[in-house]
Amino acid sequence: MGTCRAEEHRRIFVPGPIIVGAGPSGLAVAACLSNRGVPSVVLERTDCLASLWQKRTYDRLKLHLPKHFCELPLMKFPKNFPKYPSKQQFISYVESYAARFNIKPVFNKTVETAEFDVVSGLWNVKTQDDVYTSTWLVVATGENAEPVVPDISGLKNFTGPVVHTSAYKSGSEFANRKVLVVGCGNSGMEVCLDLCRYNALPHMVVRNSVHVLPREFLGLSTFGIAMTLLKWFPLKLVDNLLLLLAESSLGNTDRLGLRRPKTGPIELKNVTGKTPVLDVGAISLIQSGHIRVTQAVKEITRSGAKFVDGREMEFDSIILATGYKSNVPDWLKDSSFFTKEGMPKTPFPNGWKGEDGLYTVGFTRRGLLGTAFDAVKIAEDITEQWMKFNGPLRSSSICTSHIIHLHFNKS
Ligand SMILES: Cc1cc2nc3c(=O)[nH]c(=O)nc-3n(C[C@H](O)[C@H](O)[C@H](O)COP(=O)(O)OP(=O)(O)OC[C@H]3O[C@@H](n4cnc5c(N)ncnc54)[C@H](O)[C@@H]3O)c2cc1C
Ligand SMILES: NC(=O)C1=CN([C@@H]2O[C@H](COP(=O)(O)OP(=O)(O)OC[C@H]3O[C@@H](n4cnc5c(N)ncnc54)[C@H](OP(=O)(O)O)[C@@H]3O)[C@@H](O)[C@H]2O)C=CC1
Ligand SMILES: O=C(O)C(=O)Cc1c[nH]c2ccccc12
Repeated sequence: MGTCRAEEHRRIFVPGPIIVGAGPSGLAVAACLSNRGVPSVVLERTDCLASLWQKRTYDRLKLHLPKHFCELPLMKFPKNFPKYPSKQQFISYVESYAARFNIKPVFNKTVETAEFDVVSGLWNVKTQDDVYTSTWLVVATGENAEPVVPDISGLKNFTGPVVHTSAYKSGSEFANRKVLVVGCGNSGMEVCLDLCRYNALPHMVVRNSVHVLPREFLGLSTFGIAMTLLKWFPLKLVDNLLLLLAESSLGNTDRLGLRRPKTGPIELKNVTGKTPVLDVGAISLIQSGHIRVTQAVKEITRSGAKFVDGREMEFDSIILATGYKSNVPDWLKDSSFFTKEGMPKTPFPNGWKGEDGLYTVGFTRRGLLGTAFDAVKIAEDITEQWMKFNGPLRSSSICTSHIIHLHFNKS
């Protein structure tokens, strides 16, 4: 991989921006550009659109915010979709979206490096086969590009199956099994719920504090209530109201081993990115004892786990619900725009634009709502520059995968 010199790759000049990633964020930027008559090339490492949703999520996943908070720019969800669309419905929406804006990503192209060349003023984006060159680079590889697999003491000695939630599909293989689920974010909670539906015996590790809110309160989405209140009231007051609402709906979650952080749920999400759990049924299963809450793991043994409170238990399987991370530091070279964790240093709402034609979409810690915000801004900004060089173009006359092959010299 690293041994290939650029000359051995096909060099491809792209008149419009290069977008890395064909998830909702990359597609949203391509659509907004296409709508304004600006061509782009989308490079995607897998063989499909929205690969996170198609390949790395479990069967029972549904959007946990109402659909109008998860819409991409320029196209609404179908009217007949439920308030919380299923994973399959979301995928079909994304596929119709790409078709509507004639976005045809180049699949099976993993971006290995992207580097700005100060001499030419252009970005060189290298995949396993080609070097794409453009004035603009849009980073759309997502906050969830790679699973986080923590280095838990003794994990490699465990003799049973160990899977990350990104590889978990359903509890069907876990019937009557005792399963240790490490992590209590939305994935951990929902996997425990799914395991119960298949008569497995989940034990969920809670090593820290966590906010749990009901997904709905009196038939209204809690997230929607929060967004409405934020129009009139300060964040801290809204967070306190959400905590009252949570207490009246779920009871005192502290008693279940789920201590709440000192910072309120929305403030914590904004500041650290830690998403509150939106409960869709796990809490009542914890109350009924079907899901057991455990302390932090001290050590994994061949057949189970030792916990920090001194207890020891046997398990058949371990599921790591330990979250995800960005992969930008692995491939974007010399960028002072990103932290070492691969997130923009500039906070929302100004993290979408860097220097030298660099843009980022979908790194706002605000889900698809943040994606839509970034995508519109990026398309406006690039279109303005595009028009200076090219003059206005009609979108109907544009092919979105407009690329020029400069020379072929592949060994
Ligand atoms: C289980 C789960 C459920 C979620 N539910 C919601 C929800 O209900 N509402 C909400 O608002 N948000 C939700 N989110 C947040 C989620 O981040 C968004 O839904 C959305 O998928 C983000 O889109 P994205 O395009 O930024 O990233 P992704 O969907 O991750 O897409 C990034 C794409 O980039 C590709 N890629 C990565 N690296 C490279 C590379 N080096 N070269 C080429 N291609 C590359 C990936 O293969 C992928 O296709 C959820 C997240 C998870 C994990
Ligand atoms: N229905 C939906 O729409 C769903 C949405 N999502 C979204 O996907 C994103 C990712 O969620 P999720 O996969 O839950 O990841 P999160 O990052 O939200 O949660 C990870 C969990 O793993 C714990 N953890 C990490 N490392 C360790 C360790 N070494 N030992 C013990 N515990 C550990 C964390 O604890 P700690 O806090 O102590 O670090 C935390 O509880 C979120 O934005 C979430 O909202 C996920 C599932 C469903
Ligand atoms: O589901 C996710 O991961 C999201 O990021 C959606 C989301 C954005 N802001 C929030 C605040 C509270 C709960 C979920 C979200």
